[in-house]
Amino acid sequence: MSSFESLIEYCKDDWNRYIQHDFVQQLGKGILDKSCFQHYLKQDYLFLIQFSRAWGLAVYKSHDILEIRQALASMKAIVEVELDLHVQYCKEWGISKQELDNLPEAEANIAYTRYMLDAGQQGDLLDLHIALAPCLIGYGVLARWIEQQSWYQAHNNPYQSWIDMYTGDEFHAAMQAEIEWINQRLAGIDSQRFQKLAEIFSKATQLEADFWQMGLNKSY
Ligand SMILES: Cc1ncc(C[n+]2csc(CCO)c2C)c(N)n1
Repeated sequence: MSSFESLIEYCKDDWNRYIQHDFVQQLGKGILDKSCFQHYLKQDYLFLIQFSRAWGLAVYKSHDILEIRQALASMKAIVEVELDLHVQYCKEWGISKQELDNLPEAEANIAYTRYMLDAGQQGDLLDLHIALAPCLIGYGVLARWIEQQSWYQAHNNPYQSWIDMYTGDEFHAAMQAEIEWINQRLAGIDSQRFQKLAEIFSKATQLEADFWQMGLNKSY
């Protein structure tokens, strides 16, 4: 029977390259160059805007009012809460709203977000959720992975509040709900359908790793 775990298993190496990326390790060690983190934060503002469009697409791709309400709630959370929090957090890192509003979108950002939207547009609601899964679930996995490492710098780590956000119970409850949503729909699929979904999942996972690399390279 297919499950979220079998998607990870399908692309184990890509998954580990994403979860254990140099950016993630340097962040956990507290040694990540501040300018790399700032570049990442700035691009992440643009990422979140595209991500809210993906939930809009999920509303459109829904089959019933329950699915519409779930997608709408996720979209509202980003548009009405998370983007404001992100702007606030950027301010703490010396990045103004003005700067955020005038940013060019980095190529790795365009590649990833437009890939997600296209996977959802070509496919159905499940294809879309699978394209979003490395984002929705991966951050919780990698934050807890950081905490388990011997090199983890828990004291005076400038990135501690970022790590805390993704190790917290609230985030993990939402992540668990997403895993269950996916598992319910993967349970009955045939191998051909699994293959297609696994390819979407692998690609989105690779694009997440590229997003970290963009942060390290400070590239556009
Ligand atoms: C490149 C990139 N990938 C994943 C996330 C994490 N993330 C973005 S939206 C969301 C769901 C909550 O609205 C989560 C977990 C990020 N910030 N940036």
